[in-house]
Amino acid sequence: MTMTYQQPHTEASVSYPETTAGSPLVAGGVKVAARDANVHYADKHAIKDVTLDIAPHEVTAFIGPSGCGKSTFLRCLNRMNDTIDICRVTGDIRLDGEDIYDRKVDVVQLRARVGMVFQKPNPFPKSIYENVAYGPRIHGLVSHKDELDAVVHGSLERAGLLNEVQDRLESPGTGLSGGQQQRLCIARAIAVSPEVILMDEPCSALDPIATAKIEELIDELRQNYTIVIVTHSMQQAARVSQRTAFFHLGNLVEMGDTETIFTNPEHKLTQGYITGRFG
Ligand SMILES: Nc1ncnc2c1ncn2[C@@H]1O[C@H](COP(=O)(O)OP(=O)(O)OP(=O)(O)O)[C@@H](O)[C@H]1O
Repeated sequence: MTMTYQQPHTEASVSYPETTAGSPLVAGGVKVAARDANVHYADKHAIKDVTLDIAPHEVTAFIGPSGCGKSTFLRCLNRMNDTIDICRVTGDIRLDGEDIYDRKVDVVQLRARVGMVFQKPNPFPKSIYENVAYGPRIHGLVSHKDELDAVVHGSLERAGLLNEVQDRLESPGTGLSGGQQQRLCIARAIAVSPEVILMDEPCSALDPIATAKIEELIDELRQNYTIVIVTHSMQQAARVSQRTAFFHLGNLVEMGDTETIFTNPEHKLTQGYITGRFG
């Protein structure tokens, strides 16, 4: 297969690999599988025939220039795009082999299984305790207060926040620092026992110390969860992920283990991006 490599990279100037990486991950298994996923926002074709697999208990990073479709594709994985009227998703996306776009799928349950942490920390305007308790309560995961207390404490602990907040659980979540708020949002996602956590640039609003804490946390969380992270920081992708997918103009150019993508990518476009030749 041939690639032309010119700048600027307009769609006409680039030919993409015929199969967009992501051959089945037989060894480690597959948690999420996408086949020929396409996303349109009205006439705008934002994701083009993307096929990839996400392995369980790994961190998968989505990288690529601004507007290449990373967040759009991420949002396909828990049907967050359903909330955008003009957005149409086609193709096949499966969680543990189940078609998540099947009519029978309860989207609220799906989003509990596939939780999301956003770019800007967005705690509810409620207490720290209530931010975490809300999900387990509405999903009926606990039957009495002791159980709820245990879930709240356990989730805050896993999110690395308990020590900092245990004496002020009734204070507003919005009163925490940015990094603490992001860890509170992670605790909130964890509280409903998700299997997959999607993170859309979770550190972009944080300082380097708060970022380091979240990166450490991501590494710990992968023991129990499958994590997919969109990041603009190649250093972050290299630090936290085991597998990296590089997107360009809505196409998945290449996906592979992170070390290979950063040291010996297969495609010139990937190389151009990771070496800072375009972005
Ligand atoms: N709600 C929307 N309505 C219309 N077009 C959208 C919408 N969201 C995204 N798009 C378009 O889809 C394309 C992909 O956007 P997306 O935000 O997924 O890219 P991205 O790679 O995550 O970008 P960034 O790194 O800047 O966040 C862009 O052309 C964008 O303008």
